Amino acid sequence: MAEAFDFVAIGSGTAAQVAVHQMANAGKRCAVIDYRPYGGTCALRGCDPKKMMVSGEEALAAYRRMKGKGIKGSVSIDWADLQAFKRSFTDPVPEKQEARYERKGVATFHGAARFAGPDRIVIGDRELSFSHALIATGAEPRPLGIEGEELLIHSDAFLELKTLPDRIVFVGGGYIAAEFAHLAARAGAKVTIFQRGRILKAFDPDTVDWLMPSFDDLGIEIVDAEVDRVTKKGSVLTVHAGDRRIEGSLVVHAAGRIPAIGSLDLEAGDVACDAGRLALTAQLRSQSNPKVFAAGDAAANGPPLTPVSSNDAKVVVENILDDTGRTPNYRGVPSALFTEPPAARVGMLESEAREAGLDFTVHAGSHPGWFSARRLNEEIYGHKLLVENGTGRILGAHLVGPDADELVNIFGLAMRHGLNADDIKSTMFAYPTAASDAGYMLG
Ligand SMILES: Cc1cc2nc3c(=O)[nH]c(=O)nc-3n(C[C@H](O)[C@H](O)[C@H](O)COP(=O)(O)OP(=O)(O)OC[C@H]3O[C@@H](n4cnc5c(N)ncnc54)[C@H](O)[C@@H]3O)c2cc1C
Ligand SMILES: NC(=O)c1ccc[n+]([C@@H]2O[C@H](COP(=O)([O-])OP(=O)(O)OC[C@H]3O[C@@H](n4cnc5c(N)ncnc54)[C@H](O)[C@@H]3O)[C@@H](O)[C@H]2O)c1
Repeated sequence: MAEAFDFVAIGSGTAAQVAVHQMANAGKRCAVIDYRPYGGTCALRGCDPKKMMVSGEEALAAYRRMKGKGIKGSVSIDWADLQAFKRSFTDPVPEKQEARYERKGVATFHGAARFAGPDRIVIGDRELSFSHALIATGAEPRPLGIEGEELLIHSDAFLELKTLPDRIVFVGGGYIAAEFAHLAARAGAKVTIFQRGRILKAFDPDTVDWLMPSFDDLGIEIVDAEVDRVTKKGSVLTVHAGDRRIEGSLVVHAAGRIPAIGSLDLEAGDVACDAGRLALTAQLRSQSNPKVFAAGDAAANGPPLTPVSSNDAKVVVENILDDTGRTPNYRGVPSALFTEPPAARVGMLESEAREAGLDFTVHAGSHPGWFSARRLNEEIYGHKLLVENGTGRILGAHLVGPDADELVNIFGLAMRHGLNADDIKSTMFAYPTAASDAGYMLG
């Protein structure tokens, strides 16, 4: 006999949490299911643990910049201690989250969920029926389809490493490779990144060029090639890309992620897919089963970022509770790359704005002499802002250097809420802060 629920979420990450709590607050009988400890990628295997560890990197980078400028002595990263610091945040997450669900009367299930009918989900020998369900199963590493694929570890395992291997090779050169390469190299590992074509393709090419000296300083080798094979002899792994071969003690998958929907038996749930993605309406509802919605990385509707998962979930809840027809608005969603120094972007790339035929002015430059960089003895500080002629609308902001990850939010706020370049220029920001550079960047 199936247990009946108004709302069942598959997954316990950001998207599921936001949706389940809002549905429970509205008095609905809810269930949440995960086969891993509760908390999802961001809190347990992504953003948060990564940034806990980046804190160690930031401290060491600050020391290196200021050495001989009033700072002396020797400083290094103790990987095991940094891991323990990270775990002081991550370890309590699952228990805290379960307790919060319990307080709200949400039923919690542990195990892999799959559809058993258009209004049925099973977890082992338990069967749940639902009025509405949310697929919030996140993303998983994209299968590479190469020999030796099983020899690679994924980002989850990298963030759990008890000791730091001496020689690490990353397959792929996007967000994960750049962030982890900086962390590992600063902690003492020799790092190589294999990326076919340009590294950090999601970012403005000029800001990436300005960032590159930080990779060089850390001795990170970047190889422009497509990995086609990984082999193992004893404890040595060899990464092959055509004629190129690099040996390492660890090889990490950093070659992109895809929606984790393969094991859900979507056919049984009458949930249609199109080219490996869920076929969804603009309101994030399954095109084939109106009882089922999706959000976050599993929906792959917006960029695969935590704030998008949360926003998607709110859109779904509104559509279930009030049938408002609301669709997600991804305008002005910023994204930061937590290298040291960081880089960030929001809005269009220059190439995208040109392809769209927009009439705009580019305000760009590398300014290591500006006070925000000078006071930190940081050589990397640059911006590229795209401002529409006539309206002053910010079309895109691309930043690199200290506090780029914070400053980008000002441009995101402007883009989302219709503030233009003059509004930013006429705002008095606290001085001296990165925000107080925003007006100067706009010329
Ligand atoms: C290493 C890394 C670093 C990142 N850093 C950032 C960052 O700095 N900033 C940022 O904005 N984004 C970052 N991201 C992306 C961000 O983590 C994701 O966009 C976000 O966590 C997605 O949330 P979600 O709720 O959609 O899915 P998830 O949080 O991935 O939750 C999905 C859950 O579903 C469970 N699940 C899957 N299948 C089933 C099943 N069949 N049955 C039961 N449970 C199932 C999984 O175990 C998982 O817990 C990072 C990602 C990674 C991998
Ligand atoms: N700071 C953040 O916000 C953050 C951090 C980490 C991850 N994420 C999210 O997670 C997602 C996945 O991150 P990611 O770094 O795995 O993916 P990514 O899409 O950023 O980069 C993957 C790169 O790997 C390359 N590649 C693929 N196969 C290859 C091969 N065989 N050989 C050489 N290169 C190959 C691709 O060309 C691509 O440039 C991102 O899209 C991002 O949204 C975000």
